[in-house]
Amino acid sequence: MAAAIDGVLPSTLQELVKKSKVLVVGAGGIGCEVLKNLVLSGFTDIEIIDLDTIDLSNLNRQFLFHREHVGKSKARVARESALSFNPDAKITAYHDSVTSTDYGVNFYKKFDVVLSALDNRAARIHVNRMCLNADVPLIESGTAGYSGQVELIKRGLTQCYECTPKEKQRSFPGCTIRNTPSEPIHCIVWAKHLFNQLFGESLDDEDISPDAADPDAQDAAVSADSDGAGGDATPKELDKEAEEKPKDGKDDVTDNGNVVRINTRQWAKDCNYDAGTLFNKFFNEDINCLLLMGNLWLKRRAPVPVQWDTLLPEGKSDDNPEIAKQHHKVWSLEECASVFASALKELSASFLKLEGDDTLSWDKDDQPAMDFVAACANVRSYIFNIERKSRFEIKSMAGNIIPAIATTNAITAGISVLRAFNVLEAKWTQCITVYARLRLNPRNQFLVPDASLPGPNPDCSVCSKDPAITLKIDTKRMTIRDLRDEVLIKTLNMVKPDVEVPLTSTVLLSSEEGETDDIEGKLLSEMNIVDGVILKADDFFQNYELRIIISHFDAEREDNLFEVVAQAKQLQPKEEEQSKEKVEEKKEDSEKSAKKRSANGGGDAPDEGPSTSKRSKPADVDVVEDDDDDCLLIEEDEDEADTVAVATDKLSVQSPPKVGTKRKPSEVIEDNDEDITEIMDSSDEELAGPTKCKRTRLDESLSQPVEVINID
Ligand SMILES: Nc1ncnc2c1ncn2[C@@H]1O[C@H](COP(=O)(O)OP(=O)(O)OP(=O)(O)O)[C@@H](O)[C@H]1O
Ligand SMILES: [Zn+2]
Repeated sequence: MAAAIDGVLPSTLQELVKKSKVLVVGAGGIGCEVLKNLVLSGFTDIEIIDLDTIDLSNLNRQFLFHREHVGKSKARVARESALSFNPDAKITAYHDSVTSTDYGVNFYKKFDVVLSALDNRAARIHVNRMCLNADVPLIESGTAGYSGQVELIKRGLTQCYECTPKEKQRSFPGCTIRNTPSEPIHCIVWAKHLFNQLFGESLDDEDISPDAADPDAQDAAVSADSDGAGGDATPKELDKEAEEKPKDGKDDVTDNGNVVRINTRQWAKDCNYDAGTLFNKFFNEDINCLLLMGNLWLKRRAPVPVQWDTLLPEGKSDDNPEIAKQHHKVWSLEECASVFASALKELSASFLKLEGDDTLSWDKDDQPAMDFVAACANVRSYIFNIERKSRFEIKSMAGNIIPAIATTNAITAGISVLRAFNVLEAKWTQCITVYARLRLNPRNQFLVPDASLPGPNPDCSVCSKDPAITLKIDTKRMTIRDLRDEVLIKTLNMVKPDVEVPLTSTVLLSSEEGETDDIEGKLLSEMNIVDGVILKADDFFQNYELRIIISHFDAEREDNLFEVVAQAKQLQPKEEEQSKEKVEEKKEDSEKSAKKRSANGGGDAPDEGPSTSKRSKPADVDVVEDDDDDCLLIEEDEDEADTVAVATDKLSVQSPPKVGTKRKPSEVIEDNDEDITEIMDSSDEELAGPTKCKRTRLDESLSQPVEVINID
């Protein structure tokens, strides 16, 4: 209660602190620190919301949590721990997603300030919109390794979270994943897709079988026909090959040309998940099928199929879970086969226990799920002569882990609470964005403030007077349902959109259940939604109205079926708007430091820290975006040892709303009941509690996990 002691804070501020009501969103790395700081500063009326439970891996930096809390609600435990600093404080904890419709504008209006400590874009966008609506100042924070950022968002005064466009994420062509992988990450993505095909929510663009329609493969067929070279197959032959493999599963082509894979999962089930049969299918037969596409291998090294029996001949144990515990070892091919078998056994057993259409959800902390992906990725890497990785490395790539640094979280949370003081005192000009950096800049600053408060973007598709976007879309292949699910919900982060054509007063989508069911399967073009049509989308819950200008295009096979185009002015990178002061500062910076790119959306400007708002993309670096932690990940030059280099497989164009996967029923927490039951004890975080916890939690989740990985 240090700051609550008279004289520590100016008395007027102390009074304001005592009287104010604050909301903390997220009780993770930053959120725990924020809550602790708030209580120790004398705040006594606090609400905190987090949808997740405590994982063993959180304990090294989320100091309100201890070992005995693993599996319990983060919000609830954070509340209890913070109360020990000041038992008189009133802290309300919600174990729930902040995007739940239980937290409407009136919920936000209660607060003097909201402090957001989230880790994904979808939730940040939502909180941004709600705070704008409720006209409550929002202090938005984020960290990525050693970099941190705190910014104020206030309606009419500052930029909002969506004032600047988010750049697209790196994506890999589908045929690279399916036919011609050349990097470990390609094999890891393929292995995650395989997991989903067998046990998870399988998406159309997550096919793992050879892609006979690969343009390179088509060329192969042509050249084989013309020069008579052996070893190549025509597309017909490939089709026949596929037909002869009933176990491969059939692809159904839907009206809109999408391919829906329906049978791989059933086939695996029919085979009783026999490890040898599945292994040979994915790592032998499918590879032989790829080899038939001769031209693919003219300039590439051809893959080498592997055979189960040669790795694990009969009688040799195919179930050796000990190997899976060796996280830092690069497993041999035999060991991969063994891990594959034991993971398959566990996953299939869990899967078979599910009811109805329920599926498993891939989670890096779910031991068999992670083992499965690590083993499959490595077998595939072996086949394609790609460097194999340890389970530990694969986890980092597959789970998009940016090393979380406790100190950065603490510094960032400290700045957040200082900003809350500024907000309470209405000292707006002091609320400039601050970046925490790993190194001192030429001005010897470790915490680098922005030059000024950037005002709202008059063309922002959220906070401007008349928000509008142009939607490039293949109206002949996208249905009304796709418009709702893929565009409005997944990409534009609406919660319950209604859409109408103002000119004709046609209601295309209604958030009222059942009202537009009869037309949702129709193509946009069938409903006369063609080039030039303007739609009005409205999210009543977010109080968000958006004009959507339709711009039709005929999507090619490898194209996305739609693209949200921001207004021209919005696309201006932040550096171009920077103040003279910043530009001069950049000049001062030597060539050496110019190479050091922070994880900031400010791009290659080394004096800027990480961005949670992704202002712009550095032009000359390989930027990978992580939509979970919502930070730009920059693959640095190797000699830049002091900066964070992270590899990731987050390939999606659309941010997957993580929110759905871990949702819990809304609940104001006052008592102590446990929500996660099965926790095993182990000294190894990856072998114990989290696995069981996550599985339990995910199985119980109310909505489908959503992970949109765009690989085409
Ligand atoms: N929609 C949401 N509603 C409520 N809380 C959310 C929502 N989305 C994310 N969060 C929470 O925000 C917090 C972010 O904290 P942090 O970045 O430290 O993540 P973490 O999950 O604790 O750590 P890690 O991802 O490294 O395992 C998490 O506790 C997460 O559960
Ligand atoms: Zn805005």
